[in-house]
Amino acid sequence: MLNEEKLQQLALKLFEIDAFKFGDFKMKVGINSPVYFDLRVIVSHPDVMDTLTDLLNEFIADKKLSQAGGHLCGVPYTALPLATLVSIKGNKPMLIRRKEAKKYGTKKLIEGKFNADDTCLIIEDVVTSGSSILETVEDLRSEGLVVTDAIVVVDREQGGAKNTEERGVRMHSLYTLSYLLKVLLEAKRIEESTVKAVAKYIEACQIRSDGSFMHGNGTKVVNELTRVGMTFEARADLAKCPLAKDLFKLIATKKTTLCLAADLATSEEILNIAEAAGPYICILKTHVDIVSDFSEQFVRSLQSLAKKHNFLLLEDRKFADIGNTVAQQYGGGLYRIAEWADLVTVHSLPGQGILKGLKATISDKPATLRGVFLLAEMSTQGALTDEKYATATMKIATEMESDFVAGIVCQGKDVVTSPGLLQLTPGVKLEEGVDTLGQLYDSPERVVKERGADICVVGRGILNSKTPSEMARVYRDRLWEAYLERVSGDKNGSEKNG
Ligand SMILES: O=c1ccn([C@@H]2O[C@H](COP(=O)(O)O)[C@@H](O)[C@H]2O)c(=O)[nH]1
Repeated sequence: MLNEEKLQQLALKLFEIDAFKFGDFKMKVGINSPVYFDLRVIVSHPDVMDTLTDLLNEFIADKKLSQAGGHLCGVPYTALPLATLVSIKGNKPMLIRRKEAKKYGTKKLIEGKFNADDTCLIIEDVVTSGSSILETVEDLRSEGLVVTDAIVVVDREQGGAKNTEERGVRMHSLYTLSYLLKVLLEAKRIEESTVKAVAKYIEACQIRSDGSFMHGNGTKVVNELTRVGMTFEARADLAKCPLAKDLFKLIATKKTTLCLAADLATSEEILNIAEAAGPYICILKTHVDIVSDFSEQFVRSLQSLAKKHNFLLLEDRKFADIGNTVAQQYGGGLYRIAEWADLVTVHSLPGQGILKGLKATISDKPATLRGVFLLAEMSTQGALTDEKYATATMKIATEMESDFVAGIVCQGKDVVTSPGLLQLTPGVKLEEGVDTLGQLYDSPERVVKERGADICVVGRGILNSKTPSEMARVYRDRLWEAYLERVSGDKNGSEKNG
């Protein structure tokens, strides 16, 4: 019998290293899925590879699939390193299937030494319809090998087992998606609503052996885990960055998504606006290099107002240099930003090194929660941030230092695909339009419902008002109302699952 505790620990570890995640993912089969597996990441975690290999070998022995003289073959390419380790640790000979036969030399489809009628056990990482397993089976069988069984790490339970069975291959899965959901729920890593949404989706979306979809009971395939359709409470569970988790909760309890851009020239003006607008905001955003009388005392006063009114401090520094330089800019200089700003903004332009540099600055203060917002798009006319740039930024946010990235600064609803990340959107004003220097503005309702903003940045819309405190309340109310309409799928808002 497999060690249940080891299985559960590995399931939690796989979730932790992003080998699977929940959200809204475009699948190659053309529909969106609320769960996404990418077991390619495990090669960067030798401890995970090691444990998984041991479990697979135990599983093979348990299922009595270890025939004498039998071979192993991993489905190319993700399962190849796994099959190699299982072969070495379990002392079973391996075969390699080429995806295309060599155009020169032996033109072999299958590499390795075997005889016709030898048996071969398939190893695969994740199975949806089972088509990749069946392609490999076909090639092995065409060389005379006997294939009757396949071992898979995860079965998404969308028809793979039935489809392979129809072609004479029994599928044995170490994990089913339902089992993974159960383990995560019990460990309080996800909410009941996530489990229900995924289960509903899987039931409604089964794939036949010919690749066509079969929607259970004729129901429409709906992904309820789209970021813009989910509540902040539910999304808190999916955040990988601890500070983002806290921010989601702060927003949900304080009922505000307003970030005030305190672009003012003196510390007194900033402290006054922080006191006046404090009850209505979730974040106060600064540009400290604007402040003419910056001092440590100013920072301490700002921090105590943040505590009093329960908001976070975001320094909109827009770091954009190499890792070594930003590390010094973040921790040192006149402003010592890392010491007081909960959050900072960062350009993704230099690549992942910038996150590593910033993170290195706070690595000696593990108890201090810090996070960043990565800039994917800007709010100005003629901004050079195009779709490709935004997509690449999102990739950095989800694949690198994800415990440090709280969200994305962007303008459009389709950039932030992961519900665990927050969309921060500047360019918000009651009157839509453009300023004399190309800053573009949209109304609170449009920014939230059509552009998918979670947190909205408002500067001059509040600062230039005769009654900034009252105006902050107006923005807070309109933004919150728009958010409520968005998650309830109100007809006046955008489509809930659009
Ligand atoms: O794309 C971006 C990124 C950041 N900002 C900042 O937001 C505020 C907007 O102030 P308003 O007075 O509401 O225009 C400001 O601090 C910018 O530096 C942005 O506008 N666009």
